[in-house]
Amino acid sequence: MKKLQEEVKELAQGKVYITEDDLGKLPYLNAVFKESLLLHPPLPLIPRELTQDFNLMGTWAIGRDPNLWKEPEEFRPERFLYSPIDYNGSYFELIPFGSGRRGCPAVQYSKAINELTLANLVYKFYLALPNGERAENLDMSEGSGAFIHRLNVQSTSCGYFTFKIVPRVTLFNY
Ligand code: HEM
Repeated sequence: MKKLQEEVKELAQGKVYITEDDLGKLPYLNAVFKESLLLHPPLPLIPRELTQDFNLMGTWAIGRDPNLWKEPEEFRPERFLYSPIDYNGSYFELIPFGSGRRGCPAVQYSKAINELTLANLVYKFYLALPNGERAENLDMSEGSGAFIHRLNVQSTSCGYFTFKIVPRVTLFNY
């Protein structure tokens, strides 16, 4: 978090918002986004009918495969800093948006929206766990479903989507 905030603050130099033009100049932010997609692919369940039998591991299992990734259970964005691996569908070890003709058409849009949101969030706020709680103790178990979500958090339904409230994360304006 600290490293990410430092990168964003250094680039921003006090300007009001991080804008789309800044995104290409934030390599650590880009690595954080990739690492999040690697460990927690948001759409693990896209049904596809295969034309022949195939033993598919799934994006979640690929991201945790120790034959592909060093310390796959650790959140380590640094693994992407000097790596050509991208999520554009040509590196099969990182395919959170799928690959090929039926791959997600919104890769670039999602990249811009997610990176922009994250950049401005860490630029404007300090995020911390209360009462000195450690991130390692946070229960990151995932629930199954069309969209990935944390299993053990308070939840409330709002229309079609289920929003998850993470009550123990506090935001401090600074
Ligand atoms: C982080 C955000 C997103 C992720 C991780 C994601 C992931 C995926 C994945 C894994 C697939 C299936 C690819 C395959 O089977 O090979 C897919 C398909 C698709 N996505 Fe996304 N997606 C995201 C955001 C979006 C957004 C914002 C839109 C629309 C604005 C979108 C539109 C679509 C469509 C239309 C398909 C179906 C493509 C087809 O079947 O030909 N996605 N996405």
